[in-house]
Amino acid sequence: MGKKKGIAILGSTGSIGTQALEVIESKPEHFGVEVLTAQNNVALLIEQCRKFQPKAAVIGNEAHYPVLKEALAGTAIEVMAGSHALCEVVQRDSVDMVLTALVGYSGLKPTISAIESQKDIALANKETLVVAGQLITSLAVQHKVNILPVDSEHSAIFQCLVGEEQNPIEKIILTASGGPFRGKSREELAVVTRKQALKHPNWEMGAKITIDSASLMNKGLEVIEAKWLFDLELSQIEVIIHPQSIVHSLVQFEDGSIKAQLGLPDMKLPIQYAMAYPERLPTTFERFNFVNYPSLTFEQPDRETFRNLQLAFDALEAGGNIPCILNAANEIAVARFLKEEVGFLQIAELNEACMQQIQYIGAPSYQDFVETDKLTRQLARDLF
Ligand SMILES: NC(=O)C1=CN([C@@H]2O[C@H](COP(=O)(O)OP(=O)(O)OC[C@H]3O[C@@H](n4cnc5c(N)ncnc54)[C@H](OP(=O)(O)O)[C@@H]3O)[C@@H](O)[C@H]2O)C=CC1
Ligand SMILES: CC(=O)[C@@H](O)[C@H](O)COP(=O)(O)O
Ligand SMILES: [Mn+2]
Repeated sequence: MGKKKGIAILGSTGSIGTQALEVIESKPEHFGVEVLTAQNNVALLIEQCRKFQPKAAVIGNEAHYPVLKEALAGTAIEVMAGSHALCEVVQRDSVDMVLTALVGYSGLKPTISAIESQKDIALANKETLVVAGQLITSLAVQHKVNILPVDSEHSAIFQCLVGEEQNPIEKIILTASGGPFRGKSREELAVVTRKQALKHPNWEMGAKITIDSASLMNKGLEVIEAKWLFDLELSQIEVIIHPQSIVHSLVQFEDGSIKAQLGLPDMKLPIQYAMAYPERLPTTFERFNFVNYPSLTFEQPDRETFRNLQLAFDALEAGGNIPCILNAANEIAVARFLKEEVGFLQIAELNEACMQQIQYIGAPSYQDFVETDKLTRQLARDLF
């Protein structure tokens, strides 16, 4: 075993962040907590800081700074606030790896900052690669940084590829649970509620990704994420519905052989794998037993009814700033659905309208992404 790895967790109060802390707590000889960050949940951040004693804590929403500062007074923890502080903390010498467990576009800037200071990335925040996959992957090459996937499907593919460095991929097959509305018609989807959409059949996750799973946007985002992580053409990416979420994804090689990674749905495994790579550390996670799953089933996704999946393939094909537009529109559409301002079907309608109306940029710079994100959000707030 080498030196203990210093981890910065961006978004430590969320679903991925809290599970990452469970992993770290179970492996104190392997991992140390260097930085914790949250946006609004200052109470949980304080609790986590008292327990894990990081070197620094950041609260994104500056209004909560006084509470955090006072609660941690007398400790050695440096307390900071604001989104700019995220970019600063990831650059510290004691940080070896940054786990991007924050949600949405907010992950882009701190991820760039971490890569520029040569920190390995354990990437949960798929939106960063959706928005700016080309920019992020080229920066990672330039700075010799590893991007280790945390997303369960991409972790599965990554695990299937270990030892296959010489062998080209013919295609990958991303599995999708189908979400709570699998098999429903457009008429049925028109009347589904927020509460129904927030009930994922297999995974407990944050609200945004749970709605994305219900609309198949999550799988669309994962198609784009896979393109950049594994350097694939669009034609090499397939999606299949697998309602049990046991086969986490598959890779087909040029001899026709298919490798898959299987396991019970538990994000702690991919989180730990990304943090410990290339080691597989022993765990006591519940083991998968085939006898309990006599039927693992697969079906074609319905891209007409679940239009977001088709929109993601279209965005990837169009390239440029279109995936950035899709991401921004979807973040606003999901937030508006959660506030019950728009219905479930309007999510994809809003996304498509933004893709059609925001100006296309073929080779966007970082500043173009910032501008595209801003303009799209304004439009998506005003439509419908
Ligand atoms: N949950 C899962 O199982 C999986 C998640 N992912 C991806 O991981 C990422 C995190 O998902 P999940 O953990 O479910 O999300 P959650 O909503 O549970 O957690 C999000 C975290 O990010 C923080 N946060 C929210 N908004 C901002 C912001 N504007 N700036 C900085 N920090 C912010 C939150 O702080 P606060 O709590 O204070 O609001 C919280 O700590 C997403 O990109 C998701 O797609 C990928 C695969 C599986
Ligand atoms: C756990 C994880 O990686 C999620 O992205 C999950 O895959 C969502 O499930 P869906 O397959 O329903 O999108
Ligand atoms: Mn996933």
